[in-house]
Amino acid sequence: MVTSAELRRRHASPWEAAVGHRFVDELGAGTVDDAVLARYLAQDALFLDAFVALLGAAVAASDRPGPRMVVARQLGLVAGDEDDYFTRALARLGVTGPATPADPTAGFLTLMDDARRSADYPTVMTVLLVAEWLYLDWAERLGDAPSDWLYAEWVELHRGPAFAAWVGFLRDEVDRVGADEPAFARAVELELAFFEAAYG
Ligand SMILES: Cc1ncc(C[n+]2csc(CCO)c2C)c(N)n1
Repeated sequence: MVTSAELRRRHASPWEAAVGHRFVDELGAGTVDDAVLARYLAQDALFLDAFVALLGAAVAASDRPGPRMVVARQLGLVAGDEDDYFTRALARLGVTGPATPADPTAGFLTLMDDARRSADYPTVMTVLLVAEWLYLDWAERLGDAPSDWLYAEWVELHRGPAFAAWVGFLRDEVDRVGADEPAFARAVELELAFFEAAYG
């Protein structure tokens, strides 16, 4: 059975291109153009909705009570803190109303909706793993976050002991139940395209 570590090695090229993307460097420096950040967050708000639904699918599909409870707790966190950040950030950047999905967003929505409808726990967990682990990876590579809350909160949401433990749990689960490699590869490719699309 292929492990999470092996999957990351096999897909290292798009993975590294995503975590080393210009958008990440500019997040760390606090210098993302407002229009770029607004475009990114407006797309990410669409992403987040499908992601919450996918967490719900993981809750439903889990083969064990312990892991089901871990995912359910994370679902509550995402619906609380992260949703609040979006509301404030989009308001500050003057984004009103939902965006039209750009191509990478539409691709992600399809990948997540397909995984959710499959109700296949390994597939659902593989997609969640990429979305969370790749974000932990870029955030941990940055130094001190900028002082502006718009940047600081977004960076700190994606690192720290609690988020690292959540990613560790996802890795352990995927290593236990087996990964869906095509889903892993597609998700990494879409993460890279998602950053790229923010530049219009
Ligand atoms: C395109 C895209 N991919 C991954 C994430 C990361 N992410 C999605 S929901 C969530 C909350 C923690 O469980 C985190 C960290 C993102 N925001 N946007």
